[in-house]
Amino acid sequence: MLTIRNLSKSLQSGQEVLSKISVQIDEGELIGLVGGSGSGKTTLLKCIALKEKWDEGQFIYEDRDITSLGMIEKFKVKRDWAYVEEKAPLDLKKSAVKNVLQGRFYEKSALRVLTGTHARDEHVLAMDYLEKVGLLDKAEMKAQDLSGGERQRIAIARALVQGAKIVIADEPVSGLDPDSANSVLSDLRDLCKREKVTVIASLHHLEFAEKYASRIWGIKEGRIVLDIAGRRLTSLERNKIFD
Ligand SMILES: Nc1ncnc2c1ncn2[C@@H]1O[C@H](COP(=O)(O)OP(=O)(O)OP(=O)(O)O)[C@@H](O)[C@H]1O
Repeated sequence: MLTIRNLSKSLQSGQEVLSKISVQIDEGELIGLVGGSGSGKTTLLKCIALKEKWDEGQFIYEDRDITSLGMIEKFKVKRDWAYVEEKAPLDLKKSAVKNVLQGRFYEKSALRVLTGTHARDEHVLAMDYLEKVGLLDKAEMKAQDLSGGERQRIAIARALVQGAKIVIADEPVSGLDPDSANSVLSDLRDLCKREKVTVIASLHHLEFAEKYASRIWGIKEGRIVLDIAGRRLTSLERNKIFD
């Protein structure tokens, strides 16, 4: 569904952060991006999320080169993407369902945006997505009363409710205890399979990628040095990424 060819990016200082990255992203995948600190994970994710400019490279999405699209067309395409940053900001005083509804901002009429009201069907849809991330029973609880893992799920539901087909998540489980991290990733894996959404997530612990990802990308010094189906890596493969 998305092919990236020869993506390169350098900083103003001349330091190359991404170097000739070519990857293929298919429907329903959970891609675990792993690499050492400063290897380029966040920069790559931001470029894929179309949030950061790059110097060279081609993005082919559903047979169209999106780099050559006009502003309006690009805006439409961008709505298929959602970026969930590390510790995604939520309105802590609002309920889980109201936070999810914020993802529907572009879909609502101006009147409803101004009055802050949500149509009944929007509400049902948001509840539907909370159910998909296993939080239906906490829909009316304020975000401030939920755990880190539950808040991360809300951020994911908010991305999905926009109708995103590709969710790009930077360290979605960093700072979570192992149980919460396992349960967020296990839900994400099921979601990818069931809903055919693609998730690209950077993961600090290789073990999480090995356990949950359907594909693992290893990045080192701005280059993809490993791109394989998710499984336990051999020590040779690990060394390629971390040595
Ligand atoms: N805006 C910037 N200004 C200066 N250097 C930058 C900038 N953005 C990225 N870098 C540098 O680019 C390299 C890659 O950074 P990036 O944040 O993508 O790495 P990362 O793999 O996500 O690291 P970490 O796991 O530590 O968060 C690093 O050397 C970083 O210092």
